[in-house]
Amino acid sequence: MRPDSAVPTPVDASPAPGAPAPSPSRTVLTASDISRALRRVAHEILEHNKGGSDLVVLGIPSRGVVLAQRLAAVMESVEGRPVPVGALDVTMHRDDLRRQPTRSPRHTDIPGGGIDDKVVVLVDDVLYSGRTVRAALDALSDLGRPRAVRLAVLVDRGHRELPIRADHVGKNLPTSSSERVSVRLSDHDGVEDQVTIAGGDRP
Ligand SMILES: O=P(O)(O)OC[C@H]1O[C@H](OP(=O)(O)OP(=O)(O)O)[C@H](O)[C@@H]1O
Ligand SMILES: O=c1cc[nH]c(=O)[nH]1
Repeated sequence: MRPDSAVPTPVDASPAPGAPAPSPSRTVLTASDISRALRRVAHEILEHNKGGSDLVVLGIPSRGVVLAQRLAAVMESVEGRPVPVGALDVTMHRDDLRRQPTRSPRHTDIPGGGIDDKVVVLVDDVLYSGRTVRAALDALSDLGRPRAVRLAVLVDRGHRELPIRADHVGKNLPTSSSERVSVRLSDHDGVEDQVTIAGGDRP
């Protein structure tokens, strides 16, 4: 199904007696849409960087890491050599730690060559307020000094609260701030890849 022809799908769980009915969720990207978007983004990154040399692809946990690995795999197939890929935990650099003190730190895994003088591509599933990416930039600066930092996201849903933008976007998705975008990836969630939107005023 094309993302632009999103069809409403009912949420499967029935509400508890007396509870408000759950909002319907709509599928906006299917597995094949996601696969095509990631291939395009991988090609864009290689084109922009004039190849894979000096690239380090770092995913923001949790689903950003899965997406980073998929992007690096496509780049490797195009370039014929591995592109270093890893993970960057941003938890301790978040600006909402006092509001949500229960967040547990995730895994940081920087490839052997480090990030100094490299072009680091940060990868996340959703870009919304921009606060996670701001925290990622802070986390990166503890680890070294890249030559440049780029941002690739599967979905940009707008509503930025900081002056941050993505260099590579799988899908720009206009949303209302009361909606929630959910990304599900087979190798993380055990269900078919999909992006859905729930909530808001839309049917
Ligand atoms: O631009 P922002 O407003 O920061 O929102 C985007 C972030 O929100 C989600 O992470 P979340 O904190 O929900 O955790 P998750 O990765 O475990 O789903 C998503 O994975 C992004 O990392
Ligand atoms: O809708 C949203 C907002 C932030 N993070 C998400 O994963 N989805």
